[in-house]
Amino acid sequence: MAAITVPRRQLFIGGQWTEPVRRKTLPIVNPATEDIIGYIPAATSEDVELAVEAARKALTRNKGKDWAKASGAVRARYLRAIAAKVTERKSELANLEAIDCGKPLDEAAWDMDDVAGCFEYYADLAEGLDAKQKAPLSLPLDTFKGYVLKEPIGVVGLITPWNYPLLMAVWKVAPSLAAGCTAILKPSELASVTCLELADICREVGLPPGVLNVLTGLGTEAGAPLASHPNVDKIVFTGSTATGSSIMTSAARLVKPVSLELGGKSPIIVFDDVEIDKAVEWTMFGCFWTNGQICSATSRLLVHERIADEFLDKLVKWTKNIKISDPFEEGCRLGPVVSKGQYERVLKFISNARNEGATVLCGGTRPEHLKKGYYVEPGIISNVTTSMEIWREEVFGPLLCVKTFSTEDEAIHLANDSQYGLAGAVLSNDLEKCDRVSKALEAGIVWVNCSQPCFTQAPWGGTKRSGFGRELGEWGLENYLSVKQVTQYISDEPWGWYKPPSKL
Ligand SMILES: NC(=O)c1ccc[n+]([C@@H]2O[C@H](COP(=O)([O-])OP(=O)(O)OC[C@H]3O[C@@H](n4cnc5c(N)ncnc54)[C@H](O)[C@@H]3O)[C@@H](O)[C@H]2O)c1
Ligand SMILES: NCCCC=O
Ligand code: NA
Repeated sequence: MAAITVPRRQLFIGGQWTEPVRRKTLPIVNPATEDIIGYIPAATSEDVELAVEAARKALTRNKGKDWAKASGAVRARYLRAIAAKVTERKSELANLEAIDCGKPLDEAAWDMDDVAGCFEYYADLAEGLDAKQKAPLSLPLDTFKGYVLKEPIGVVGLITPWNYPLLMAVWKVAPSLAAGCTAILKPSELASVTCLELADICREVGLPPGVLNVLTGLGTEAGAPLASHPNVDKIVFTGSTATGSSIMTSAARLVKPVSLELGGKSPIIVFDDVEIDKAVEWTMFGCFWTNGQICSATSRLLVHERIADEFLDKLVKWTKNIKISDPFEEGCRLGPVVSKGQYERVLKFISNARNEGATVLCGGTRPEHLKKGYYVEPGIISNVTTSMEIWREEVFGPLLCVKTFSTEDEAIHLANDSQYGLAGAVLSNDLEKCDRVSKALEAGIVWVNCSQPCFTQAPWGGTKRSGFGRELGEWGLENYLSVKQVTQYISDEPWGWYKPPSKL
C-alpha cells in the first residue's frame, strides 16, 4: 500500500481556511494501527460564532440573490460541480475515509460513488424546485386565490457521526444546499478528514463563501454551541439517541426545529421457507457490513425454530470465513472498529452477555493474527433473553444476537420488542407473509429478502427512540424548506364586514 498523506487543514469558514480562535487541535487516529496520522483543527464556541455569521451573510448577500433566492438551477450547477470533483478525487477520498474510520477500502470506494450520486440527485431536485414554486391552492371562495412558496429554512447546523463520515454529512449538505440554505457542518471528531476535503472541493468549485462552513471539533465544544445558537434556524443531527436528546433539549429552549436520525437495534426475521445460504449471507451483511457500525444494522436475528440449527451452523461457518484485515488489504471484508473507546465498549457487551448467561457461538474477541488495531471478530450470541443488555441496547459493532420463534405473531412481537424503530428485515419466499410483516414492523425502513441496501431516492429515518424526520429522497429536501402560503383577495367588492361610517 502506498503511503497516504493526510492533508493538514484548518476550519473552513466563509470560504477561507481559518485557524481555530483557541488554536486547538485533535489527533487523527488510524484505527487499524492505533497510530496518530495527523491533526484536525478543534473548533470552540468562538469559531461557531464566526461560522454562523459567515453562513448568515451568505444567506442574505446581495439580498439573497446569490444563493437563497437564486433559482434552484443556479444552485444545481454547484452541486453537479461538487459531484464531478468527488468522482475525480474518488480514490484519494476513499483512501482517506478508510484510513480514518477503518472501513474496508472497497466499502469506502462505494461510499464515494454514493456521495457523488447524492449531489447529482439533489441537483435534479433543486432544478425541480423552481417548477414547484407558486403551486396554486384550491380555495373554497372565488374571491380569493392562493399559492404556496417553498423557501429555504435559513442557516442550518448539521451534526454527523463517524460510521459513514462523508456520506452521512452529504445526506445533509446536498439537500440543504439544494434548498437554498447555508450550512455549518460539524462532523464527528473521530473521523473528520473527508469532510474537510469536501470543504476543499467547495473551495475548488467556487461555492459562494459561507454557503458551506466546516467546523471540526468535539461534540461538547463545537456541536453543543452550534445546537444552541440563536442564529441557527434548524439542527439536523445523526448520532446516538443520548446526544439527540440533549440537542433537542437545547433546541427546544429556542423553539428551533430539529430532525434526528438516531440509533437502532433492528430485527431480521428469517422464516423456515428461505434458501438458507442466501439468507445466511444477507444476515451477515445486515450486521457485519461497515464493521457492524450501521445505525440500521439488523443486529437481532429471529430465526424460525424449524431451521435454527442448520441456519446457525452455516451462519457461524460463513462468519468465521470473513476476511478480517487492514482495510487496505485486498478482499478485506471487516476492518477495525473506529476507536479504542468503541473497541472496549464492544468487548464489554460480550462480557456482559456472557455474565448474563448468553452463549457466544463465535467471535467477540481480538483476531489472533492482528496484534494491533481495534479489531473484533464478528460475534454471534445465542441463548439470549429479552431482558439482556445485548437484546436491548445498540452495540454499534459486529455483534449479532439470536432468538428463535415458532409463529409469525411471535416473530413480530419479538421484532417490535425494542425502544428503537429504525429498520427491520424479513426473509421468506412467501411474499404475502413479507407484506404482512412489513406492515407490522414498527420501523421507518423495511427490507424484504435483503438487509441494508440503501438508495438516495428512498426516505431514510426511524420511529420511536430512533428519531423523527426523513432524510434522502424528496423528503430529504423538504427537511430544509419552509412552506409559505400567499393568499390574495381578488374581488372588486369591499370586504363588507364592518359598517362604513356615515358620511356627514
Ligand atoms: N439513524 C441514522 O441514520 C444513523 C446513521 C449513522 C449513525 N447513527 C447513530 O449514531 C451513533 C454513533 O455515532 P456517534 O458515536 O458519532 O454518535 P454521537 O452522538 O456520539 O456523536 C454524533 C455527533 O454529535 C456530536 N456531539 C456529541 N455530543 C454533542 C453535544 N452535546 N451537542 C452537540 N453535538 C454533540 C459528535 O461530536 C458527533 O459529531 C449510533 O447510535 C448510531 O446508531 C444513526
Ligand atoms: N448505507 C448507509 C447507512 C447509513 C447509516 O448508518
Ligand atoms: Na480516526
